[in-house]
Amino acid sequence: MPIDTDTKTIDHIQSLQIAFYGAGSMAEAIARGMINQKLTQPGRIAMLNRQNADRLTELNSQYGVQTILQGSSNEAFLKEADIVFLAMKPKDAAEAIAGIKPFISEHQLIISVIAGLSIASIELLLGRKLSIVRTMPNTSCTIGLGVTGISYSEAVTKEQQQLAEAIFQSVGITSVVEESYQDVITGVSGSGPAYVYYFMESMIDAAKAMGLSETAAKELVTQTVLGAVEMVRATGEEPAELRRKVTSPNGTTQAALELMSQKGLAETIASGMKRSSERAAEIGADIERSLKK
Ligand SMILES: NC(=O)C1=CN([C@@H]2O[C@H](COP(=O)(O)OP(=O)(O)OC[C@H]3O[C@@H](n4cnc5c(N)ncnc54)[C@H](O)[C@@H]3O)[C@@H](O)[C@H]2O)C=CC1
Ligand SMILES: O=C(O)[C@@H]1CCC=N1
Repeated sequence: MPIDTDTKTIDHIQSLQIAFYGAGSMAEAIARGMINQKLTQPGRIAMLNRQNADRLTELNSQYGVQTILQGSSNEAFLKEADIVFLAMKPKDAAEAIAGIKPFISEHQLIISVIAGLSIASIELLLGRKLSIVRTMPNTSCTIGLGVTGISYSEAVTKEQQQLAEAIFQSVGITSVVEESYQDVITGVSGSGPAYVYYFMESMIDAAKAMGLSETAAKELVTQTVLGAVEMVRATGEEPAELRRKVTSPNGTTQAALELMSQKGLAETIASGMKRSSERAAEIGADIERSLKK
């Protein structure tokens, strides 16, 4: 839920060095959001990738952030950081996090965006209890409309909580939850944007199949989705009520919705969301198992 980010917290963030370990889409979304919202200066951000020098050049020229290609000694840049984002894929996480153990110290705030990976696993990999923030953001952070679930390890201080919440509130809304809910948040808002894009792709394809040009199909569908979402936000009415206002008795919408319902659209959406959440738990459990070997 929104907190009031006071000027003291913002001033504090602006004085901090921020390192992103893993410079992929999620790291870019958060860094770009923070820069756009003027929560930090690009020069305060360093992004490290395992490979792909071109990607780093692009990030440097687009945002002005420092970039580092992983090498034998350059993880030392982590030592300079006050906040370290862990932003690699879950399959790379165990090796990557174990590899940075020598560069991490108690004063640093570790923020993970890795799906499924528990605070306990991160502590195991780093060899001790540290200030760890487990989050589940989404890519809409890029434009300041993200949703981020946040959970804290016991060592995270009140001041560090304010920092973490201010960072993610600069790129959207936040919800602080017990860690056990992070997989649910993954199924709802972490993966959520992709469900909406899939729905839009399906509508665009169907519009084209019915004869509209690609451009017209995309324009009509995008504005329809945008308008519907904005109606929910601007009117404060329930989606079900707004749906009823579109649906004339025995009209076209009723015909469409009856068919969609018969075909199990609601159940399909619910099972997909549940599957995402289960998959997050599986990913976390796989990593935990590999750590016990
Ligand atoms: N993409 C999304 O919508 C969301 C992703 N996440 C989480 O964010 C994390 C990153 O996902 P994406 O940004 O989509 O992936 P991505 O594949 O775009 O980026 C991952 C980056 O990590 C780098 N990397 C891999 N191993 C490394 C290592 N050992 N050292 C340094 N860098 C390394 C890769 O080179 C790559 O640039 C994942 O764990 C995912 O679960 C969380 C919420 C939403
Ligand atoms: O697909 C994934 O695994 C990541 C986590 C949530 C969104 N993308």
